[in-house]
Amino acid sequence: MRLEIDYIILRYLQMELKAPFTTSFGTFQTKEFILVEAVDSNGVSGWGESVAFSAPWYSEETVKTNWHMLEDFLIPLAFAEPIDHPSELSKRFGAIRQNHMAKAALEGAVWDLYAKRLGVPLYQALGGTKREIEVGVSIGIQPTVDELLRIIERYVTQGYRRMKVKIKPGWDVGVIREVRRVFPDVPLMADANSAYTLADVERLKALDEFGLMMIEQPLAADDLVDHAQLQPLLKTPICLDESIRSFDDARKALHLGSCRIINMKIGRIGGLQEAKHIHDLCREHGVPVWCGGMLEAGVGRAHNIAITTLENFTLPGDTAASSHYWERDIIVPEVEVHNGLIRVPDAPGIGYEVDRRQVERYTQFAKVYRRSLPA
Ligand SMILES: O=C(O)CCC(=O)c1ccccc1C(=O)O
Ligand SMILES: [Mg+2]
Repeated sequence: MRLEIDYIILRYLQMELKAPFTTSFGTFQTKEFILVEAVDSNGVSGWGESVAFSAPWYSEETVKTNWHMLEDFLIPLAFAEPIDHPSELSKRFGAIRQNHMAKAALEGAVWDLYAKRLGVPLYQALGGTKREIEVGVSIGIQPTVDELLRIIERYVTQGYRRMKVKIKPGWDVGVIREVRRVFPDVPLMADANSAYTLADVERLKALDEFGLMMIEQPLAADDLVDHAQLQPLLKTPICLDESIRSFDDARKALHLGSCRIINMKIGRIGGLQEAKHIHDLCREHGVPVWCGGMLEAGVGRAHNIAITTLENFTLPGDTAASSHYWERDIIVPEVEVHNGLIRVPDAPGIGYEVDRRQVERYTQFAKVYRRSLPA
């Protein structure tokens, strides 16, 4: 399949979350992001979504750095030559250091385009097999423990397969103890978003008694070595999120014993090709993976669903229903969760229609980039 991209549209969207989402590093209320539409010489559109946030709290990338990278470096690389397979694009992007979320947004659009041109669903183009995927929900830090318990009650009733509670110093052992008292059997995990250091070992050890599925990213966002020191001191498996930015990070983490589980985020690691590669490595090592979330709108959510169909995604991900985040998502149908499961769509590409009217409503500005045609 030979793809010639004729033009690419970058749109800057703003969407209000239904409820503020608080992590150890800050609170999200308005989600700003870039939507990428890549249109080929047959007039077929492929869609990608950048997961970079407005501010560099989770990682150094932002909406503006992504726009800059896309406009000045990545889009020109996509136009430079025809693309026979999306993996070629991810190889081309290797000339640019880091900026993984920007790369993943454009690579994701090309994967969608590629699958549409082949007439197959994206999940099949990626080598996935699952027809439905299991999902959990990520719950931000709340004003009170009672509030948190009410929220968990609601998600348990809705059938979500596991609860992920955000923690930070002062909102950790006591909170998890209370959650466990009220919900002794619920599959439960905690995400610290790097709020601790090795000086907090005793505090982290105190979480061992609650039978958590895992503790996500307790230590620094760029660390592998301290996590390798921490893991043998804990019974609870460590899952790395922020620290895994590439195949090589995953390889080193497994070698050092920094974690026993990996949270896969397509944006953080630079795209679907790299995600497949890390997935295969983890499968060979018997290390389970699951798909993390970045409060995505529908396009990013659809990509997450597609990658989760690979066989070693054996733990429920963070890909909750569209209606969990948004009054109105940008895809039709919206992502629905029934009994903690999402049915993987069968239509070509990402499998959901992009709702152009909604996209229009949320778009603040847009810019079109055209391939310069040979004279
Ligand atoms: O529901 C979601 O999309 C996952 C939410 C989540 O946990 C999260 C949201 C924003 C930034 C980082 C994280 C994280 O997984 O650490
Ligand atoms: Mg996380």
